Amino acid sequence: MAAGRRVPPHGDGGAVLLRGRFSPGPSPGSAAWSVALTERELQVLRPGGPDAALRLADCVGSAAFPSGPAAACFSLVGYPFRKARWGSPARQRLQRTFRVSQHPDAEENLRIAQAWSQRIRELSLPAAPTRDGASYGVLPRPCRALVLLNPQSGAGRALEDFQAVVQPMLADADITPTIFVTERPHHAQEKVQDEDLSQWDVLVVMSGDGLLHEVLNGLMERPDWEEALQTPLCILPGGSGNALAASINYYAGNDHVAKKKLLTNCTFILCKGLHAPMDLVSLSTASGKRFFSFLGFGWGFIADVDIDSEKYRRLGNARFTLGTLQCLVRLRVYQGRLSYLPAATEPGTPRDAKAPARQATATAGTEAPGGHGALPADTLLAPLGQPVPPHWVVVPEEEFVCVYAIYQSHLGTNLLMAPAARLHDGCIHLFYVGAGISRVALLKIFLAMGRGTHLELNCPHLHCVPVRAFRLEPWGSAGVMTVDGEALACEPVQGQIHGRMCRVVTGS
Ligand SMILES: Nc1ncnc2c1ncn2[C@@H]1O[C@H](COP(=O)(O)OP(=O)(O)OP(=O)(O)O)[C@@H](O)[C@H]1O
Repeated sequence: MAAGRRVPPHGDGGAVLLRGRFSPGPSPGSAAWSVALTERELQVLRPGGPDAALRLADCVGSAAFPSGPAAACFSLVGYPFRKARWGSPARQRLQRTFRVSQHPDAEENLRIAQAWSQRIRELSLPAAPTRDGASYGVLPRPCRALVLLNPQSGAGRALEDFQAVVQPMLADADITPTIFVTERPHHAQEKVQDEDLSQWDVLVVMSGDGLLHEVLNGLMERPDWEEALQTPLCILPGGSGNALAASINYYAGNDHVAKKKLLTNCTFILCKGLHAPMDLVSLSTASGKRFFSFLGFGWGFIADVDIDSEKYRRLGNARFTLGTLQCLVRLRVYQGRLSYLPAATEPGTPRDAKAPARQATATAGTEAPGGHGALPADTLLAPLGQPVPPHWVVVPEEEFVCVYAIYQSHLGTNLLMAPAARLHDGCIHLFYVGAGISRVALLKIFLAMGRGTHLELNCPHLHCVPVRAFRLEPWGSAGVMTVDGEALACEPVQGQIHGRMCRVVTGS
């Protein structure tokens, strides 16, 4: 097993569960090797060669099949990390097949091969973390995936990348994709509004964050939204920002990577199939719109970079570097009032409240798109026409360079904005930068954000507060706001967290 690691003298793979002597490869003739399946590894002792092992945590599939008139085989496929020529290690495919021929009886050999294969599959299942009391699940096998793919996202390579990178890995993991290529904006949203979701075990979005925003809000427009949100969602990075994909890669403990390596890591996470709850934020505007958001809300500098750099989409993630430099040159100040409910001081509600309260009658500013009743009520918010509740904090500054409320760790592939954020931490991480910051100081913040060390700069203009709800009232309507990277007209907005509202495929 060339890409497996050397087994240490006493092994660290746990107790040995199965042992056997099998020849390598599907063809007869080779000498038999001693093979052991432990709780965490498949270990191979090669005659005259070094020992090798494949971690079952890297394994995505295993199969058994007859071979010739009397023998049988079992095989397994893994994607262990290998040193790359440049940068961080990359996951690479490794398939190994073993031939079972010790019995004269073909059926007995097949039975042994099937037993090994089944045990490998069982032991390869991802372990659900128990630390936070959240309900984890694992996708079934075989698994039916509806893949919503935007061919125009990012540099316009999503379909080719899906076929070249994703599809072969899904085949190894017994996941069958059905591809739905979007033809226009809102196509995916319309698709999931009417879809019979019982046909699918997972909804995969191969695009940027914008398409997932559409899918989420399409699901929320269904009368059965609550049940619909139990279908796990999965993001595969095909866009230019790919903030949720970068966050999930980070939560899994992987090195920071981009492009094909990030796509491979995210596809591997899908192949393993662990899914967990994710918080959503309900955003309401003064004009009566309501959105559900998984990533972030922005106003000022970051929102401007996001929207102004749309024209450079073909550059991929580099569009944000160019956009940042352009917006720095014509740095603007935005006036308004920012208020929030700190995460630590909210009375009476647990931080990770699970079931959102229902709201039968929509009130101004919280009405659901399409007018369905019983969407989750925003119990922490006062109507936008009224003052914020007295226990909220009103920020004394009224001039800002930027306000950004983020609920995942990454703002983009290369921007680790909220290193402490997790999928269901029950928190909005509210950042704001007051007016008066110099261009150099702002540039330093963005450079440090690449490593997530911007708060260590102790810049007096940069503030970060964990909150459960916020309100932003701009003094004018000039400029844009963004929700999950998509543009919104500038108007008063407020939002609150709804803990663990949907499910997402994750590595940890
Ligand atoms: N076939 C299509 N042609 C044009 N636009 C599309 C098409 N399909 C979807 N869209 C729209 O494109 C918008 C942007 O897509 P998305 O966010 O997924 O990619 P991106 O902007 O390149 O990535 P990121 O958000 O990571 O920067 C979405 O709001 C979606 O409505």
